[in-house]
Amino acid sequence: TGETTALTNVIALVAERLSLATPVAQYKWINHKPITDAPREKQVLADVVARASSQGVDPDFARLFFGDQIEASKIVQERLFAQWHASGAPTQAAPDLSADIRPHLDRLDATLIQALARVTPVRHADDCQSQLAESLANWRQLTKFDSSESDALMRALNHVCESGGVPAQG
Ligand SMILES: O=C(O)C(=O)C[C@]1(C(=O)O)C=C[C@@H](O)C=C1
Repeated sequence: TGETTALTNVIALVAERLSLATPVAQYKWINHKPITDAPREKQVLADVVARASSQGVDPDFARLFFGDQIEASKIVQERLFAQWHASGAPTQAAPDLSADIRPHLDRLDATLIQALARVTPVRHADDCQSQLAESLANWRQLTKFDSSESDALMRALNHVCESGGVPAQG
């Protein structure tokens, strides 16, 4: 259905955003930066809230959704830091955070707002969570998503449905 297509589009973009947590973590590890950058988080949230209002997306939803994206990114980054502490640092060079990765995140966030506008009807539907689970199952079949990042992905999808996140077994 059109609704599951809209949901699958959000899932794919969320996974793409999450995949950028790896180069972000590499950059921070190599440059001895902390994972959390509170001013940057504020800026990301202010940008998406402003954009949401002009695109017909509920600004409160946008704030919740992108808060989840930031938390999900930190789940991945913290796991990588723990791995690197335990068994050695990555060897490949990271792209530059402010020149490369953040502009990429900004473009993805703009695309995500458009995708959120399209899920607004299904977000309020009684069966939103089961549709989300179905879309996720379909999407997983089409991709080779690293299942070790499942917890981060579930965190990222936590407020897509007004009624809650992906049901267990999703
Ligand atoms: O830009 C960064 O430094 C990131 O780690 C990405 C991100 C985000 O998801 O937008 C996540 C955590 C940081 O606190 C700030 C922003």
